[in-house]
Amino acid sequence: MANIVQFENVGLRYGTGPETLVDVSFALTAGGFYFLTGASGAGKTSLLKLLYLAQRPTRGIIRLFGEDAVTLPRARLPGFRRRIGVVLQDFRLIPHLSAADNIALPLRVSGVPEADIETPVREMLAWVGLADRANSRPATLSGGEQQRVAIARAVIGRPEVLVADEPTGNVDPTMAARLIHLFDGLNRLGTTVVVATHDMGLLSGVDGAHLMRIEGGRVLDPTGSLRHPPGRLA
Ligand SMILES: Nc1ncnc2c1ncn2[C@@H]1O[C@H](COP(=O)(O)OP(=O)(O)OP(=O)(O)O)[C@@H](O)[C@H]1O
Repeated sequence: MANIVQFENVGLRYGTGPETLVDVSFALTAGGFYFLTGASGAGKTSLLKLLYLAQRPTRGIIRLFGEDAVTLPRARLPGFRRRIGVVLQDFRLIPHLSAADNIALPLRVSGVPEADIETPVREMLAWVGLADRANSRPATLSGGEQQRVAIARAVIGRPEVLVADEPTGNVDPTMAARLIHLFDGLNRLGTTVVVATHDMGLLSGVDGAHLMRIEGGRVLDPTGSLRHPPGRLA
């Protein structure tokens, strides 16, 4: 399988401080499921920001979809970003829009005709189990429901990579397992999934997921340890 993401000796420094990410090298295979774990402050969010092109590295090489993402001309960034779905812990839903309109947003931004929006939005709502909450505004939804709207919004554009930063941080264990089940289903359809989490319990929810650990800005096991059977680190 081809590498969909490749980092080579990547460093990231905020301002004049020490490097937050140090010599980070790893490759993600297309179609893989990866958990990124590490203590608070280890650099998980920073690494994901590089991955979803919200931040440029201070040094090193990042290749995405076989192309150099660091020197990518600005004009090509939106096209690249559309190929990456992002789910964040704090949902980032638009408060005055309904669940359906939040989910429809990426399609509207990309100029998809209105006639072609209703069906995929309805399918997404059903997929995340919120068919009956289409017209609800975020404030009237529970944390788990809001997170499912955010997941539907992240994947409605059929991204090749889904990046999730602590997606289960604000939900109870039952809902966390349900969210991981959604990610697993997406992964089975071919999407490469990267989930940063403190919650090692989530790992048992995905058979064959890779585990990447980050400590003090360094990735400890760049190839990821394959878990097999579930519940045990190989
Ligand atoms: N925009 C920024 N400017 C300066 N320093 C930052 C910035 N963002 C993160 N940092 C610092 O970089 C380090 C790594 O932060 P990061 O958020 O990547 O870690 P994390 O592993 O995701 O932590 P958590 O699990 O608590 O979210 C921390 O020391 C943090 O203070």
